[in-house]
Amino acid sequence: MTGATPAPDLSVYLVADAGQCADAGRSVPETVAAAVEGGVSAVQLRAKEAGTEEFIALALAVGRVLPGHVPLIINDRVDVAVEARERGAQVSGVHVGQGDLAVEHVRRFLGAEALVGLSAATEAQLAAARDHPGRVDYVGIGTVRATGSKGDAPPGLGIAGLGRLAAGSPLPAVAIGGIVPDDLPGLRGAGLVGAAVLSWVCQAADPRQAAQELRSAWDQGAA
Ligand SMILES: Cc1ncc(COP(=O)(O)OP(=O)(O)O)c(N)n1
Ligand SMILES: Cc1ncsc1CCOP(=O)(O)O
Ligand SMILES: [Mg+2]
Repeated sequence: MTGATPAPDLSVYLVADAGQCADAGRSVPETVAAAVEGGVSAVQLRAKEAGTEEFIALALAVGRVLPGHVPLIINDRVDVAVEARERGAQVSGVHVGQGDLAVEHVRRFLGAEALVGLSAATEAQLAAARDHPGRVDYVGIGTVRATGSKGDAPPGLGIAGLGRLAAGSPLPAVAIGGIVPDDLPGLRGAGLVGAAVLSWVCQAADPRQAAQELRSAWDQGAA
């Protein structure tokens, strides 16, 4: 027996975007609860327009609807993650991009057990992620194709391009950007450990069904 924590299941990774949920006329917790019922295995909370207290309250509310086995990851804001934990939420970690707070600081605030994700879009960024002093647990690589969900998203690489990057990645990699269920078997086959999705779920008429489509497409991609 070792005391190692098992790697989290990032296979169907919902990035719950507060703005997109509001545009769809649903609350974030409602969207997340439905998506988890549909088979989402990890949730990142992204609230670009929220004030700090609002973001913390949202993290607490989302934490209340999440089953214990589904990690809650906060987008960008280590302060929100720390304070939400302080107030009782089970926050597993934080996802940061190349321009956000550096991973070593995120790690210092959250501790050795936290799950820390970093965005990477080039071989150089992947190599830097591997050697990062703060320890990166997984990388988010994108985009698969152009998306309206992020104004400054990197260019679309296609599944083959993303697969080439992932193959050279020393860290577990999830794909992001423009992903729809039909992409999941190819992404899984190319060695990605998961697919991160915003609009497919957040803007869906039925987020539970949208998540189910992702789950069954991922499961179908098993060798
Ligand atoms: C899983 C995952 N991968 C990449 C990103 C993008 O993060 P970042 O580059 O910091 O962009 P914002 O999401 O902060 O706009 C992500 N959020 N999740
Ligand atoms: C946050 C983020 N980072 C790169 S693309 C993207 C948005 C992906 O959203 P969608 O799944 O709607 O294309
Ligand atoms: Mg960011």
